[in-house]
Amino acid sequence: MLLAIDCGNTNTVFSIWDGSEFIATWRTATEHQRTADQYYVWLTTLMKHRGIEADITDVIISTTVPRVVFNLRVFADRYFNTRPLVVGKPGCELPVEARVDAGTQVGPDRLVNTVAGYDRYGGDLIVVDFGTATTFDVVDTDGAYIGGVIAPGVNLSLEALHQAAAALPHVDVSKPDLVIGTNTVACMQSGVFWGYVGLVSGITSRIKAERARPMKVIATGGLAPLFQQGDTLFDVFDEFLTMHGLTVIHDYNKDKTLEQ
Ligand SMILES: Nc1ncnc2c1ncn2[C@@H]1O[C@H](COP(=O)(O)OP(=O)(O)OP(=O)(O)O)[C@@H](O)[C@H]1O
Ligand SMILES: CC(C)(CO)[C@@H](O)C(=O)NCCC(=O)O
Ligand SMILES: [K+]
Repeated sequence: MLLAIDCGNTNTVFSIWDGSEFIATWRTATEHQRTADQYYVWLTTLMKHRGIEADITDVIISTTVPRVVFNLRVFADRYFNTRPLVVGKPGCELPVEARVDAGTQVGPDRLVNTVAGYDRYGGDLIVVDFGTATTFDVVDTDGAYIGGVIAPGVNLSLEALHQAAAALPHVDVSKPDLVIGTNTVACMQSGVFWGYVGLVSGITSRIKAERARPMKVIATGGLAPLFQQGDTLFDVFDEFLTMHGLTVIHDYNKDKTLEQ
């Protein structure tokens, strides 16, 4: 079985893929100090709790935090006796190369979202991922990542308001019915929620105009469903898009190895 690890700047998601479905998914805060042994204790405790006895033979990792790679490699090697595929590193090939400025290191999560989006929905896509940052990945007709947009994440924006302004409290994101807030919290929620609705619809329509063609908008990330209620911002919400991309990249590299 495959252990797929999607490590973002805030959270890391572990999922076990049995070849046809994800049998379990767990989430933990991203901490680069965590050792291979700590990952193992954490994971096996959760597996036991769910009564899962998975024989993990393969590991694939996508991480936007370079410092976690070392310990995750040791984890795969020591406990599963396998060399992990690491997206963006040598030894892990992608079906289609990104077409960007020379020297650009595209975030592995964006490359994975691109592969997943193309596999599921075909070309001419805008993939919007609501993570630590809100990213827009533009996928060409042939499935290549050709650029996009990086905006501050929703939670990051709320946190920045709280950090920078003495009178603004910590607030969780939610959908206000009215735009005009009549108290501080409602004003902040409106600014972030309706601000993001405007951001997403503005950016996606500008991208479509720049490309001069119809494009599908695919949304992923924990906060996407909240924004789906805001307007008709997306054509599809796909909760497991990034995880799906990891399985596609794993299969692609397995097939390559078999061909050799
Ligand atoms: N299954 C879920 N149910 C409810 N809320 C969720 C769920 N998954 C994520 N969230 C919320 O949405 C936020 C965004 O989650 P997501 O995994 O998309 O990105 P993140 O973990 O914040 O960022 P990154 O991937 O960059 O680390 C999370 O911080 C969490 O508060
Ligand atoms: C933008 C983030 C932080 C989103 O997770 C990540 O994809 C990243 O670190 N990207 C590197 C820069 C780029 O994608 O162009
Ligand atoms: K993510």
